[in-house]
Amino acid sequence: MDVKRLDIDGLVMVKPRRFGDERGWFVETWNDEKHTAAGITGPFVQDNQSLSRIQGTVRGLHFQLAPAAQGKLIRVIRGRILDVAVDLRQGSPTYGHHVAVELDAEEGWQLWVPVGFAHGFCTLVPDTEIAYKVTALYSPAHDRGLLWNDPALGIPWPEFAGAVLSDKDGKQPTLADIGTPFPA
Ligand SMILES: Cc1cn([C@H]2C[C@H](O)[C@@H](COP(=O)(O)OP(=O)(O)O[C@H]3O[C@H](C)C(=O)[C@H](O)[C@H]3O)O2)c(=O)[nH]c1=O
Repeated sequence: MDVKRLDIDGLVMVKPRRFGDERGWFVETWNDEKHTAAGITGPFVQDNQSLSRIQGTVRGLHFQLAPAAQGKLIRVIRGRILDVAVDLRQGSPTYGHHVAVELDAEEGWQLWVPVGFAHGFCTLVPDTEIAYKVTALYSPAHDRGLLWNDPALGIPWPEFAGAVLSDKDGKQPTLADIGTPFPA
């Protein structure tokens, strides 16, 4: 398994080995021993999948507050995304900083986003599907967001980002509004 530690502490990309043959390929998308060794801490209690039909669909930036805060392991099963995580941890030297990485179905890289981050993505091609594991169940009462295009975040979205956006995501609060939802 290839592992890449990103510039913000706790964020990790992993690429499980693909076994190709004349039929196609096989990959272990989750292996408790290998993923844990890479610093990905479950246990995972829910699997999610979403399809976004239009290039430039933005979903996010979302997080859940404690005690329903979620770690997320994201992978693309069709298409390509710019995947973004914003550090919201109180006292973190990288508070308000982000990583933005491209994930696609062909390459097979996965992004681990631990508790303490807002997460979202923009689809880079039509009909993009993602699958992701989370470490806490969905809790609408704890569901919160951060405005995807808050200038204070400086996220390098593609020019077509926001072609499709939920009403909820179009009116999320800014970083200045939300402060530090994850106390040290
Ligand atoms: C997240 C979630 C949603 N839902 C229901 C609630 C709504 O009726 C519907 C769509 O929810 P939402 O618009 O929040 O879906 P996304 O915009 O894809 O949200 C996700 O987008 C970004 C990328 C994230 O990181 C989060 O995992 C998640 O918030 O699914 C559920 O029933 N369970 C769930 O876990």
